[in-house]
Amino acid sequence: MIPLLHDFTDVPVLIFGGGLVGARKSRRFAREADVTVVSPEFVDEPFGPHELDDTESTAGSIELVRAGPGPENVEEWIARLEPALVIAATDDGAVNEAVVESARERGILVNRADRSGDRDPGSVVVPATARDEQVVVSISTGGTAPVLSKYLRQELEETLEGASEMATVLGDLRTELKRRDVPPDRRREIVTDVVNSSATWTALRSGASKASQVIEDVLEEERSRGGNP
Ligand SMILES: C[C@@]1(CC(=O)O)c2cc3[nH]c(cc4nc(cc5[nH]c(cc(n2)[C@H]1CCC(=O)O)[C@@](C)(CC(=O)O)[C@@H]5CCC(=O)O)C(CC(=O)O)=C4CCC(=O)O)c(CCC(=O)O)c3CC(=O)O
Ligand SMILES: NC(=O)C1=CN([C@@H]2O[C@H](COP(=O)(O)OP(=O)(O)OC[C@H]3O[C@@H](n4cnc5c(N)ncnc54)[C@H](O)[C@@H]3O)[C@@H](O)[C@H]2O)C=CC1
Repeated sequence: MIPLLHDFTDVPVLIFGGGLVGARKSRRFAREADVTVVSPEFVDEPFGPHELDDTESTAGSIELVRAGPGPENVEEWIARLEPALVIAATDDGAVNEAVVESARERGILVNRADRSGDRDPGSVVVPATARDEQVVVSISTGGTAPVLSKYLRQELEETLEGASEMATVLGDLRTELKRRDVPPDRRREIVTDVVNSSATWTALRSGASKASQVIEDVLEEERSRGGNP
């Protein structure tokens, strides 16, 4: 399987199943998408953004629809909502199977939560995601051990701290160096030194330096060693 990043802004996503898994995936996709969850019952777990996890902010929406379609009725829901992605997260294998078949016939992305192996070609897996704003790492174990994906996600969240600020520094610095016609090889050396500098990471993580300050310092150093900036 090959990871891709997909922009779900304002895109409909349909989830069958209002258990813990349906709730988790609805929070995940409501970050961007307009999520509809169809289920005869919903667990108490919050379906909105998790109050303890501010990385799961909701720009999209979640609508809960109380219904329990049988395998033969699943297709009507998919046809009516025309989602970009369907998630089969019920505890009924026949319903999940019908969701997969119907989505496949219509060429819609489909994620089946109750299977790790035996996937249909074209199906998608939801990876664990560690994120610091625009910087994203996704983790999958090929379905063998989701709990390991979760563990690694938690480990990586520490590593990623400050990565968004560092990305801003490096992106803006590259723009400034280009504007000053610094040759590509030298540009690469400069940004490589910055990203490898533990002092810069520490300064950004602690808030001791702002991105603009770091950029100014680098340009100043380059000026003093006789470069163009
Ligand atoms: C194939 C996949 C399909 C898919 O959903 O896309 C799938 C399938 C299954 N998961 C099961 C169980 C658990 N899943 C989790 C957690 C997560 N599962 C997620 C993804 C995936 N799970 C996909 C593969 C990802 C990969 O390749 O690694 C994560 C990463 C993303 C998310 O779902 O949001 C999220 C962590 C998010 C985070 O915290 O970052 C926990 C841990 C917990 O709950 O604390 C448990 C209990 C421990 C255990 O049982 O191992 C079962 C058995 C059910 C049963 O036996 O009843 C199946 C079905 C089967 O294996 O047959
Ligand atoms: N992918 C993952 O991360 C995980 C997957 N699973 C698997 O995913 C499935 C769901 O897990 P949980 O949410 O923990 O189970 P759960 O039993 O808490 O929830 C199942 C939900 O499906 C609903 N449902 C039943 N029939 C339905 C129908 N015809 N249409 C719509 N909704 C219907 C139920 O009302 C319930 O809300 C399980 O079968 C389990 O094997 C379980 C844990 C993690």
